[in-house]
Amino acid sequence: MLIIGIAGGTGCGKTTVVNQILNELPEGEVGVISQDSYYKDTTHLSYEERVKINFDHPRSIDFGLLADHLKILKSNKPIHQPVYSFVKHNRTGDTILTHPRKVMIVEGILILTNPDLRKMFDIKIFVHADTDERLIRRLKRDISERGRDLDEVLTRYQTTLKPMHDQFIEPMKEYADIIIPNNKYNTVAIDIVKTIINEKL
Ligand SMILES: Nc1ncnc2c1ncn2[C@@H]1O[C@H](COP(=O)(O)OP(=O)(O)O)[C@@H](O)[C@H]1O
Ligand SMILES: O=c1ccn([C@@H]2O[C@H](COP(=O)(O)O)[C@@H](O)[C@H]2O)c(=O)[nH]1
Repeated sequence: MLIIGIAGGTGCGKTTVVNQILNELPEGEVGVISQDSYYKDTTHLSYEERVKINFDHPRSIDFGLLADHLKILKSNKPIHQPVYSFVKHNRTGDTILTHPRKVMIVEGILILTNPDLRKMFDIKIFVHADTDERLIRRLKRDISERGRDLDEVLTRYQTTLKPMHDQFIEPMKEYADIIIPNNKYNTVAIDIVKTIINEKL
């Protein structure tokens, strides 16, 4: 199994890059795990308490469970990937049966901050988009898809997103094997990653 880690700040285009990679590759050969599924379960908290969580700090992620799941997949067994709701700021309680594939992609803002995970990735990719571009994308996406308003996105950006990005996410470029510039759609970089994956299939 080839495990590819794809990191980068919020709005840089990780999900879009993953979908572009999957597009045209043989169905059922490449699997995806999202770090978002591994936000810690906060059912014991009220919604008002959950909203205050710093979701851009590594401690918000259950990296132990994520690493365990990757190990299980590597041993050719399926896992039950938790389903996360950005609207509720919590796991839904549902899971998705995720089967091992020849290539597994793990994507998320903080996945390269965890040394155990880093060791498990055969290829580490960092998707870069400029800060202003990421903020614009995040604003549009969170308002249209995640039930936020302008004020909420901007307040979270100033109080946690930007400081956490500068402290934890941007320095992870150092560990990347490949950095994909993604201010514009980058079909050349996507084709290169697809070629690497096709060699494995
Ligand atoms: N290269 C790009 N140029 C313009 N918009 C993009 C680009 N990549 C992604 N987007 C858009 O930006 C938003 C955030 O992208 P997404 O892939 O969800 O980012 P991430 O998963 O890194 O948070 C989405 O609405 C997506 O359509
Ligand atoms: O309950 C939550 C959990 C996370 N977030 C924000 O999501 C992004 C990470 O997702 P991307 O798809 O990579 O943008 C992170 O910056 C968190 O702030 C949230 O709003 N609510």
